[in-house]
Amino acid sequence: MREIVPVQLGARSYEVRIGTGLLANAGAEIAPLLQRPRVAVVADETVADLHLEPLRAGLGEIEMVVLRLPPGEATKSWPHFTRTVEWLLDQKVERRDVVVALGGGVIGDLVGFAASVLRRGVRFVQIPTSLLAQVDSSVGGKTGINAPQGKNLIGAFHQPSLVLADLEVLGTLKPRDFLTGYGEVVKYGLLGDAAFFDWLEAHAPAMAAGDIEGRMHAVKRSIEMKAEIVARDETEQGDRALLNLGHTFCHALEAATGYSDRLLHGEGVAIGCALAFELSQRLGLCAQEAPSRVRAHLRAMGMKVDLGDIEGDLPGTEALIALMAQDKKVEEGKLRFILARGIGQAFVTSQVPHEVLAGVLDDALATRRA
Ligand SMILES: NC(=O)c1ccc[n+]([C@@H]2O[C@H](COP(=O)([O-])OP(=O)(O)OC[C@H]3O[C@@H](n4cnc5c(N)ncnc54)[C@H](O)[C@@H]3O)[C@@H](O)[C@H]2O)c1
Ligand SMILES: O=C(O)C(=O)C[C@@H](O)[C@H](O)[C@H](O)COP(=O)(O)O
Ligand SMILES: [Zn+2]
Repeated sequence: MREIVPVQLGARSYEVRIGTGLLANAGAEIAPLLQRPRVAVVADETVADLHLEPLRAGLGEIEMVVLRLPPGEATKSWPHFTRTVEWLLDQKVERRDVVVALGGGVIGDLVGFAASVLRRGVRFVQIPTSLLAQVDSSVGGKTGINAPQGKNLIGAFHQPSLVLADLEVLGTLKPRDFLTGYGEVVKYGLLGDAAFFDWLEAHAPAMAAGDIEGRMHAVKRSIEMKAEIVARDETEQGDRALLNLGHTFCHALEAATGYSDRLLHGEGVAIGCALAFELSQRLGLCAQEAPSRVRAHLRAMGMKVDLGDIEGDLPGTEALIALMAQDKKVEEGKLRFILARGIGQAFVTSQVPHEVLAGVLDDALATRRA
């Protein structure tokens, strides 16, 4: 089982290979990129314990040196970035070598950023092992780390040379780590493909339960949509911001919860999408049916939907809006949001009156007391 989605970016074009047996065949997949038979692999400890030996076997004659990092969002930070870059230098990774990111979005973002600055830029291969990384973070070249001031505020655009999305590795994900990735899958239907959202309503439960054809369809359709948007607008001068649906809320909530496992990224995306649709409805952009349908589907999948689903304290409305002010979409001090005229009909706007935004957040925070 194999599908290939090309990401068309001129000299920086590459393939996203999706299927089974890709780890076992990693040597043949990666070899054409190599000048010498050696790769530096960075993985988190959980993923390394589960999937490093199969990768080593798959690489065959290609030598592999390995750095293991702690799992979790806190790893996307200066200390682990410094450690990664210095380890790559200690390993004498050369300009024409290839670095491999084996893991979820945390490892992919961190390692991609390290590759972007190492000797002013070396190539890297993404081997995404979480659903989130397969449907989103491994593709498109956004790399980076978090800052206390906000999410992903330090980074670079650096495209991978190849993405190998092996569907079999998803089998070892814990249910919560699978579902967080589903937040990004739903996002694609909501932002631009109503028929895909219909398909998800019907088929996502089976996909979550392990249906491999369903997983192939969800990963492929997500990547097709992302590849098409990224090819049009690689550095987010315009339409790429559509991929940020739900993220202005999500990133503020992730900062508010200290980039901890109180709220995983894809969980924040799901809550953020529900809030973006609520905001759209209150601005008269879409019918009530749209936010109701979004919430019902996320609930049916067992996802977090409300701020009441986040454990522990949260800041109030104005403090959350202040966190949003660090969002990278801000222009001339004004927040920009991705809103929707209906399911699959998202657009970017800065026309969001403060009092309407505050009203949505006040009511969302009230769900924590109900
Ligand atoms: N660059 C982008 O375009 C982009 C897009 C979306 C999200 N992101 C970033 O991605 C990150 C979230 O990614 P994530 O959800 O993959 O988080 P993650 O990398 O922390 O992985 C989630 C958890 O799953 C575990 N895991 C990963 N693969 C596994 C497997 N096959 N079997 C068992 N356990 C496995 C990890 O050890 C970790 O504990 C966030 O930092 C987010 O900002 C980036
Ligand atoms: O690739 C993109 O563009 C995205 O916005 C994808 C998002 O899912 C992802 O979380 C991304 O890292 C957010 O980007 P940011 O520029 O808002 O940090
Ligand atoms: Zn995201």
